Amino acid sequence: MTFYAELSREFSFESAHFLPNVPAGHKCGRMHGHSYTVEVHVRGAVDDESGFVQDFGDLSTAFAPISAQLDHRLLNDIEGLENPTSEHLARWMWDRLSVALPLLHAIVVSETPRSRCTYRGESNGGQ
Ligand SMILES: Nc1nc2c(c(=O)[nH]1)N=C([C@H](O)[C@H](O)COP(=O)(O)OP(=O)(O)OP(=O)(O)O)CN2
Repeated sequence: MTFYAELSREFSFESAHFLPNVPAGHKCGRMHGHSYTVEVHVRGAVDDESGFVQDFGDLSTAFAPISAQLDHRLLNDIEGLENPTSEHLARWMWDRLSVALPLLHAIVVSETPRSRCTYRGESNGGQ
C-alpha cells in the first residue's frame, strides 16, 4: 500500500549581512554574521521497491550550489538578497531548489538557534 513520508536534511553556512530597511538604530542594520542552518524538506510517496521517497543524497546535491553561492559571502551583494531577511532567504532558496527538487515541501532558515522562518512556496497562495 502506498504511503507518504516527509524527509529533511540540515545544512549550514556562514555569512555576513545587514538589514537595510530596519528602523534607524536597530542592531540588525549593522553588518554582522550568522552561522545559518537550513532544513530542506521534501514530501512524497515512498517507492515500493527502494523504500525511499527520494535519496537523502539528492538533497545534498541540490543544496551544494546554494551553499557555494552563500558561504562566507556578504548576502546583500547577491542578486535577489539585497534585503537578506530570513524570509527573503527562504524564498530565494525555494526558487532555486524547487527546480532540482520537485518534491520540495518546506525550507526552514535559522539565523540563530532560537529563531527560524519556514517557507512552503506559493502553491497555497503563500499561506
Ligand atoms: N522577521 C525577522 N526578524 C528579524 C530578522 C529576520 O530576518 N526576520 N533578522 C534579524 C537580525 O538579522 C538579527 O541578527 C537576528 O536578531 P535576533 O533574532 O534578535 O538575534 P539575537 O540572537 O541577537 O537575539 P537576542 O534576543 O539578542 O538573543 C532580526 N529580526
